[in-house]
Parts: sequence; structure tokens; C-alpha cells
Amino acid sequence: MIELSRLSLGYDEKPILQDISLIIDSHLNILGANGSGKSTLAKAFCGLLDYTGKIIIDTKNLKAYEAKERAKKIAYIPTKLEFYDEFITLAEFVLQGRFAHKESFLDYSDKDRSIASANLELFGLAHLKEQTLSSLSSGETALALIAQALTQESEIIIFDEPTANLDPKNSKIIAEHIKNLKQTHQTVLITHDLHLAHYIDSPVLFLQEKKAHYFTENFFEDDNLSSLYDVKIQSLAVQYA
Ligand SMILES: Nc1ncnc2c1ncn2[C@@H]1O[C@H](COP(=O)(O)OP(=O)(O)OP(=O)(O)O)[C@@H](O)[C@H]1O
Repeated sequence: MIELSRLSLGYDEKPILQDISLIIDSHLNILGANGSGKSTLAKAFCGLLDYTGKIIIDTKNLKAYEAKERAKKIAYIPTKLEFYDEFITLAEFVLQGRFAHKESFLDYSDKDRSIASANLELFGLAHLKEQTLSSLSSGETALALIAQALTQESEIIIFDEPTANLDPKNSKIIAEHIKNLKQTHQTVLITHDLHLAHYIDSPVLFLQEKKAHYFTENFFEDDNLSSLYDVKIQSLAVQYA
């Protein structure tokens, strides 16, 4: 469970979100216009950005979590890889998801390797495992990021625009994985993809003008979407079913 209490955050003197209070105990979609603060909020959830107010994860203040303990609680899946070793293989990359479980100065255990290997299989990546990460396509990289996060075995998984740059088939594969993971993990989906968000289902946190608006129902109705996004949206069709 994630509890936000009077949460405000931003960069230096630039406020991005102000005074958000909310309890999230199941899946949550986070939507909002470009620059509304979705990724900023996700960074705060992962302890990567300072804030005022409180973020409580499973009754414990996020600031009291030690890094490895926090990683076992929350995995953040970015839209794309920003910093990585260009010579690392896919197999090594997915195995790195076990860092929070590994004893410092010791090698990965057989159990670590077997979990990483199972996730490579699960996401249909096993045949690419010796390829360098930099040689993978965008779709393969998106799947690799999810495989690594699952290897981390965190209880909460945050997906940041997982279908950005993906073709319709890979988008559908990712959508199905998120829908399945929602049954066993607490999932948070940040997206502009209204079809994906609708398929995964409510509730929705819509970020706008530094505020967060929480919708448990009716979010996906045309009038509501048109008003929130300030563009006419008609008959949102569910295309992932
Ligand atoms: N390191 C930073 N320093 C200063 N401002 C930043 C920094 N990172 C992000 N911002 C600003 O914070 C605001 C929110 O950015 P954020 O990436 O959270 O938006 P977003 O809702 O995820 O946007 P998008 O949908 O375009 O990905 C933007 O105005 C952005 O320019």
C-alpha cells in the first residue's frame, strides 16, 4: 500500500506537484498532459527525488527504507534506458535485477540465475540473451526492462509509458503482462495511451496544474476526457481486448 500525505515536490525553486494526499492499495493509472509531473511523482516513489510531506509504503516512511530494502518493495520501469554499459548482454542485464537480493562482494546465486532465466523465457527473450543490450530493438528493450524489474521481485511495480515507441503487437503483449501482474503485484501505470489505461482499468490519478484529481469511475467517458485533455475525444475504443 502507498500512502501520500500532503506530498509536494519539484526541482529547486520549481514546484511541480503540491499537496497530494491519497491512499493507493491496488492498481493505479497515472495520466496527465506532457510535463504535468507523472515521472516526477514516480521518481519520488522510488526515493530518487526529495519532497515535503510523507510517502508511506506498507506503514513505513519511504525515507526510512534502506536502498536494498526499498528496491525489494518498489521497481521502477523507465520508458527507455538512459545509462547502461553498452557491452552488457541481455542475460547480464536481467540478472542485475537481483542486486537487492545479492550479498555484497558475492556472486549471484543459482537461485538468482534461475529467476533471471525464467523471466527471459517468460518475455520471449531467451534466444537474445547473449546479444548486447544496445543491439536490441525498442520493443525488445521494453520487454527486457520489464523482465529485469520482475527479476527484482519487488512488490510494487511502476511502469512509465511502457508502450511508448512500441508497435501494436508489442503494445498488446505489454498490456497483457500488466493486466496479469496486476493480480499478483501492486502496479502503477504512467501512460498517455488511453486505450492501454482503459484496458488495465480504473482508478486514475490525473495530474493537472500541480494538483492530482482521483477518479474511481467515469474517467474514460468522452466528455470527461475531452474536458481534461482539452481536445475532442470520441468513442474511446478498447483495442487490447
Ligand atoms: N531535473 C529537472 N530539473 C528541472 N525541471 C525538471 C527536471 N526534470 C523534469 N523537470 C520538469 O518537471 C516538469 C514535469 O516533468 P515530468 O517528466 O515529471 O512530466 P511528465 O508528466 O512525466 O511528462 P511527459 O508526459 O512529457 O513524459 C516538466 O516541466 C519538466 O520540464
